Amino acid sequence: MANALVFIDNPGAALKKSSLELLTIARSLGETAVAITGELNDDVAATLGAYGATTVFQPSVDDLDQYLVGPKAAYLAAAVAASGATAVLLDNSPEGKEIAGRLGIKLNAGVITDVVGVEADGTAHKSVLAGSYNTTAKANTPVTVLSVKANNVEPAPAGAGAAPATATVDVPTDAAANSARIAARTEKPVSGRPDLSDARIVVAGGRGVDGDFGPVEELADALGAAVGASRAATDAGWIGHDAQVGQTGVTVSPQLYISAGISGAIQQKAGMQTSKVIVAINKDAESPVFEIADYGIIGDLFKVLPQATAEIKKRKG
Ligand SMILES: Cc1cc2nc3c(=O)[nH]c(=O)nc-3n(C[C@H](O)[C@H](O)[C@H](O)COP(=O)(O)OP(=O)(O)OC[C@H]3O[C@@H](n4cnc5c(N)ncnc54)[C@H](O)[C@@H]3O)c2cc1C
Repeated sequence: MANALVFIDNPGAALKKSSLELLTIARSLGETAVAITGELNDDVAATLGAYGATTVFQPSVDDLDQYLVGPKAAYLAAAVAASGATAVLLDNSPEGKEIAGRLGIKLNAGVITDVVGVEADGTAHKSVLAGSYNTTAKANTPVTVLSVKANNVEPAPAGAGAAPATATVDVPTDAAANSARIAARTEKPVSGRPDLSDARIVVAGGRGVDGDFGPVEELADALGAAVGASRAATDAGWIGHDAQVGQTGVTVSPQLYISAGISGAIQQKAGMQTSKVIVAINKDAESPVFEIADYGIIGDLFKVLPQATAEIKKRKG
């Protein structure tokens, strides 16, 4: 019987770092099973085995992606029953959190979101109040559902694990009955940059960029980083809303967050305050962003960022 079940939505050709992190946490809780949607290719199966997964579940139907999250929660509830898992781990994306909530209702299970660490007995640590505090929580239900923020553990394979067994889970026939069906999709343009939500480095710009994200993007590319933004910048239309970091945007927790021309309002801090190292560039020495910055540069971002980019390129050769 598995102790932990990791949900990986459409793993594609290779597992994302955030999925490897979930697998690493799951292994510390006990035997690990994985429930995926979509195709399982050989490389992904081998990686799942190397990270200690013993069983990979797949749904009996192949149209889950045609719906919003409802049927995925129904599938996952069936996978929990099939695996006997007592802990379910999902990513902390808006979709992951919605599935977690629906799963919690289906299983009458405690749900803990925004998790930044899990102990072997299932006790979770989560950051709250815009990252100002860390709390400790433990569900007192037989199954616990945890949505885990990216970049809080180092992914570690278990060694040369055997290929996991595969099994099919019957998705209840009424799973899609009351669900919204997706009528159309638009592919996001591929940027070549890492995903904002699980990037190790984020370079973010705010109103201070005054419409020109060029210096932010150039530094991001020199560092192999994702580009983020404040709501002031996304609302102004200088960059897409999917780049917004904060309370109503993406929550990030990278090793390094470089904030340029952002004042550090509470709603921005809510999405980035758990970053390991925060570097703030702002021309106003009184800006609140300096209260949470590990390193602060009082200066004009249009001078500071290009200097940083040039220096990084020089050192990289
Ligand atoms: C319900 C609600 C939800 C919200 N959700 C979010 C959210 O998810 N994310 C978010 O970011 N905000 C959010 N906001 C908005 C938030 O309150 C702030 O208004 C916003 O974060 C401000 O963005 P900013 O820091 O870029 O702009 P400003 O506060 O205007 O700051 C711009 C900064 O740039 C500096 N600057 C200007 N020029 C330069 C230069 N050349 N070089 C260096 N520094 C310069 C200035 O000194 C200033 O500190 C939300 C607000 C509400 C009410």
